[in-house]
Amino acid sequence: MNCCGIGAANVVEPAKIDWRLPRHPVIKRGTPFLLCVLDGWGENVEDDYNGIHKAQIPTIKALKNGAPKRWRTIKAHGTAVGLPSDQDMGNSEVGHNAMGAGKIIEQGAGLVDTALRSGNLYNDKGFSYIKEAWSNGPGTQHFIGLISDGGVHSRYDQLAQLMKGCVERGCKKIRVHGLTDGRDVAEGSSIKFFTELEKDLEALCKQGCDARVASGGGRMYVTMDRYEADWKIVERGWQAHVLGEAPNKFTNSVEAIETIKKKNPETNDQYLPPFVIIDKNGTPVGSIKDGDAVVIFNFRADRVAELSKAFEYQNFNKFDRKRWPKVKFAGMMQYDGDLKLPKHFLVSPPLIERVSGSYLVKNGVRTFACSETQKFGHVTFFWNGNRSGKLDHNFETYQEITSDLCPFNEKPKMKAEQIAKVAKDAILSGYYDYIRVNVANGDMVGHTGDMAAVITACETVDKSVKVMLDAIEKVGGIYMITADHGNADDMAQRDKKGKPLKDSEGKVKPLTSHTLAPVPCAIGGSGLPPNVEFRTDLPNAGLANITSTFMNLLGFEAPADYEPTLLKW
Ligand SMILES: O=C(O)[C@H](O)COP(=O)(O)O
Ligand SMILES: [Mn+2]
Ligand SMILES: [Mn+2]
Repeated sequence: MNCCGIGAANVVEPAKIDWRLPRHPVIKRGTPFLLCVLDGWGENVEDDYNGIHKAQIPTIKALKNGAPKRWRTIKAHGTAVGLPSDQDMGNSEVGHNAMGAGKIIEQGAGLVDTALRSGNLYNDKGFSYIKEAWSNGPGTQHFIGLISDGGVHSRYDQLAQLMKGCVERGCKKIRVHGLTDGRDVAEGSSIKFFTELEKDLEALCKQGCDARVASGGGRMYVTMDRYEADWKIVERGWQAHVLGEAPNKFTNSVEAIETIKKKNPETNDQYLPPFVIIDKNGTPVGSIKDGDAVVIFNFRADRVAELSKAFEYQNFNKFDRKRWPKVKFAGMMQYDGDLKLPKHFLVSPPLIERVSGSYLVKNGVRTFACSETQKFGHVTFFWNGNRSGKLDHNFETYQEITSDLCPFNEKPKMKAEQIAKVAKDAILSGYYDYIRVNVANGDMVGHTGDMAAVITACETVDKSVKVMLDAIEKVGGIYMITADHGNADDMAQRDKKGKPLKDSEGKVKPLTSHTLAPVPCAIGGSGLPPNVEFRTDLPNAGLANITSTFMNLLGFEAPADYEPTLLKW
């Protein structure tokens, strides 16, 4: 299965590109090369709240301490990966895009900001399309997405601006289907964000627009599945947002979140059960009907591609939609360039062209990419510039290992051992030049905020890395171990001075989000000529510099317009 569950397609690139890569002067082409991305593994202050520091990780420590000229850190957040500011933490999409493409690309968050600021969003065809529903007809404008200021999948301030823009242009009825976060922002912060949302909707009501929250739920339990890990999540969302059906019914979203949590103190923002807002007669205030307009306001693709298909595809068999309303549907962006999904969108996505994978397959590099479901699309779809198909069926093998379906602190080993085994087999097969894997544990377990589980996760990652490095050693290969952003490296919320925050019982408040930390990058292997090491003149290098570096390690010079290599020889 490819990441988005639809048949793979070869990517069409503009004609007249010279795809030939010159050979590297000292690194031999054809030496087996392992590129291992440790998801959510930052290089951070070594204190008691650094899950990586607290774990026993002899293999990864030896990379740092054993070969100082072949170990360094690189930037993985903010402007280094195309985000609007250096206060923005990195994330998998922007990190894998940068590593796959070799360039710093202005990402969705910034593109939406610019389109809203300039007003261009309202002049484009995507907005005209959805507007037809309420300027020429009685349709309601629905918005579905993640309500927080995390800046990874969405930003609430962008939704607020967009709603205002709609009202200024004559929209008379808005319904918001909001998902609680607690993963890119602190657990419990949903109350703050939904209070702000309710207040903003009230202000729009005063301007003559009937604006309300209609449904909601926790992002990990309702709507925002990814890579087809569990369609039930999307089905719950469909039922709440479209059909107006959920076991929990309330008249206000803040009351909904508070009451559900009070009844079940075990639940949290990420896993909040679905709820529907009803009027005084018990009727849902905003189920989605024929003639309405629906916008998903998340800019990031992976966790809204499935819902987009449910809205857009006539032939759809992932769950019983019961009712498939004929709506004007648009994404904040187009989420999949291969599938053209969705057809209508408000802001054009970043154009990510001539990615490293396209060059490598055209130069005959046999590639094996593998991860477990939760990160499978990261090393394929994101890596290839948000395209769901393979770049070349003859030169690429993609293997997905099915992830468990549970909060990952319950199974912190995840599928790391299986990924390592599959990668080892691919390395020892002698067939592949380039083995690319993502090991998910640091990130997925980091997001649970459970320190004990994070320690197990990191120790499992270390053992898995050892299995892969041993295989590389056996075949005289080369490796690069790096990461896409921080997460497990800080498990405590902190005050401005960096002191951990405590709750009313004196317990440290867990940090479930990514961090701003740089990430490690280690190279080595007996296939690497002895004089190759990291240069010292690029102290501010970021993830986009990785690309030229690994193209060198594969025996090629990188394209001239890629960010410079980190190597000297
Ligand atoms: O979608 C998620 O799980 C988080 O919002 C971001 O994590 P990722 O960027 O590591 O996937
Ligand atoms: Mn990640
Ligand atoms: Mn993450």
